[in-house]
Amino acid sequence: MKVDTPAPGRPLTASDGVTVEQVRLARLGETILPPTSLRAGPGEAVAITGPNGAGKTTLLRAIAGIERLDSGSVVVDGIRADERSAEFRRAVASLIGRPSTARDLTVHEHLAIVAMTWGAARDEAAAAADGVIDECAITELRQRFLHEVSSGQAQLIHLALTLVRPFRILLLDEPEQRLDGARRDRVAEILAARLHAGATVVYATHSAALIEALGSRTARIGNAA
Ligand SMILES: Nc1ncnc2c1ncn2[C@@H]1O[C@H](COP(=O)(O)OP(=O)(O)OP(=O)(O)O)[C@@H](O)[C@H]1O
Repeated sequence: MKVDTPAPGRPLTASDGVTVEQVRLARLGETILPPTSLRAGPGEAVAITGPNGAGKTTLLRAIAGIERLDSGSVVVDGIRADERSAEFRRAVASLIGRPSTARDLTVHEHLAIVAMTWGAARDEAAAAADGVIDECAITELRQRFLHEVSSGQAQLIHLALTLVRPFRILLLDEPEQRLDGARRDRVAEILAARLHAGATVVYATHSAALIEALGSRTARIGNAA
């Protein structure tokens, strides 16, 4: 299971995991994320909740280091969030929106290439790809192209693409989206296993069942129900 540990010999510190302090974003003269703080340590899940348009995806993008902050700070394992930092990218895997894929590569080939990108040798990468295919219960999709799957199947493949690489922090935008009940349960099991292995999981969700299954704390944005 691809959950990185801190550098060998380095004990966990209070800055491990995700620390968001009073982060605010404005675009086009409007506040799109009001000042928001959260803390999630190793092995902890925090669910970001709130109504449509509240800023959940924006907060995840800020934690992923792909948004300019208007104020506040995001620190991940002691590293200031910045997608241009190789050290930061090594720590953080995210599924926020649809990942880019290639038309002429199969599901297994996509997964193996991502694993190789993060340092796996060819045979290790093939095995890692098969491991996440098994974990996500998408064996029948192994040799499909990504234009040959349903929207729910695509969601599982995108999750597999996120899980096949090493990470300590996992950021997910509505991981339950487009999934039926059985597959939502499978995703909850997958995430519970990653938490158990020490990952920090921060995710936006509209699913009370997923929040309960993961024993997540919640960080709510906005006031509407
Ligand atoms: N690039 C942008 N420029 C201007 N406004 C934006 C931009 N991206 C998002 N917004 C606005 O920011 C606000 C927050 O959007 P965001 O996608 O973070 O909401 P959300 O809580 O994830 O919503 P949902 O539950 O519908 O996914 C919305 O009002 C949206 O219209």
